[in-house]
Amino acid sequence: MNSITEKAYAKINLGLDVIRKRPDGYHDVSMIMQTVNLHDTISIKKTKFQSVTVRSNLYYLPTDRRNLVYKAVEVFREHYPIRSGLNITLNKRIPVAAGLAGGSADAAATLKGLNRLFQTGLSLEELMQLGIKLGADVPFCLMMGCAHSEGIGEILHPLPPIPDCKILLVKPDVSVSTKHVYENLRLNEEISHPDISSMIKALKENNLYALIPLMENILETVTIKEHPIIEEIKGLMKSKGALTALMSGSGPTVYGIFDNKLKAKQAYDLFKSSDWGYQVILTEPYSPAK
Ligand SMILES: C[C@](O)(CO)[C@H](O)COP(=O)(O)OP(=O)(O)OC[C@H]1O[C@@H](n2ccc(N)nc2=O)[C@H](O)[C@@H]1O
Ligand SMILES: Nc1ncnc2c1ncn2[C@@H]1O[C@H](COP(=O)(O)OP(=O)(O)OP(=O)(O)O)[C@@H](O)[C@H]1O
Repeated sequence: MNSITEKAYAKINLGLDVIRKRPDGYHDVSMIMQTVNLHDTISIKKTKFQSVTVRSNLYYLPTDRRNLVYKAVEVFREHYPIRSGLNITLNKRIPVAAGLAGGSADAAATLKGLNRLFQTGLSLEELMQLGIKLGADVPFCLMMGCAHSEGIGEILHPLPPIPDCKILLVKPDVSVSTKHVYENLRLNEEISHPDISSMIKALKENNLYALIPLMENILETVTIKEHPIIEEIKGLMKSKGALTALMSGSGPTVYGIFDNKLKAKQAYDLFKSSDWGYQVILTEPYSPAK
């Protein structure tokens, strides 16, 4: 085998709670993650040289070791020396710095691709152990589907997926740093924590309508204060028929959940036709084949 192509899927957080700040500066979380049917594509080709080159369709993305694809190659190489060089082509469709784990998904797909290309035979668990070195969302991006995530994101318990629905993603043109959002979260007495246990129960019962009112993201308290446009998009989505609308991850992407395809398409058309400069994508949950 000389080359391989992998798909790198985006995620949304159906629920996101932060439990405590850890001595290492990271935070213990309790989150419900769901893969969505939106992916980047990564092609990895062996070359007879030693160098690794990454190319992407987005001129503004770094292609050196600041790119998570490049970093994933380095982490893989530290553990499993590979002699050939690599030409990697990254076709991005997941909005960048959006709260959709685009970079983490690319890192996960790169690890998977290298494991297949070089037939290193690593198990999913072993890949996940490499993945956590690259970012807190990478283990989930390797596992995919739906999961309850704890620790800093590396402890994963698989769950049944969110019941069939349409998911509208709207990313406003504002930039958010995940580090900044965590650093500015104030875990005081007044803050409302999502009821993650009840969300798990609703998912196990395949009950979309029990799940919807429970969906909350504690990081909204930081990002929405700085970018009120997020609250406006949530309001507009709900007024257009979304059962609920929530920020994903540290933001700024807002997603709306629809049980009605026509309403979802109408809301998509509204956001898309506006000149607000949003990135707008209509998608659905994605579960990998078993
Ligand atoms: C917001 C989420 O996307 C929700 O899924 C994740 O919790 C963040 O995952 P991620 O972007 O892969 O995170 P990383 O790249 O590992 O970390 C970025 C920064 O976020 C903060 N961070 C991240 C994860 C975590 N559990 N606690 C944190 O405090 C740290 O300051 C870190 O420097
Ligand atoms: N392959 C990549 N794809 C996207 N961004 C990348 C990649 N590699 C490095 N980056 C850098 O990482 C930063 C965050 O991008 P990313 O799209 O992963 O954010 P995100 O969707 O908010 O992630 P998360 O939801 O995990 O917090 C960007 O500023 C970008 O320059």
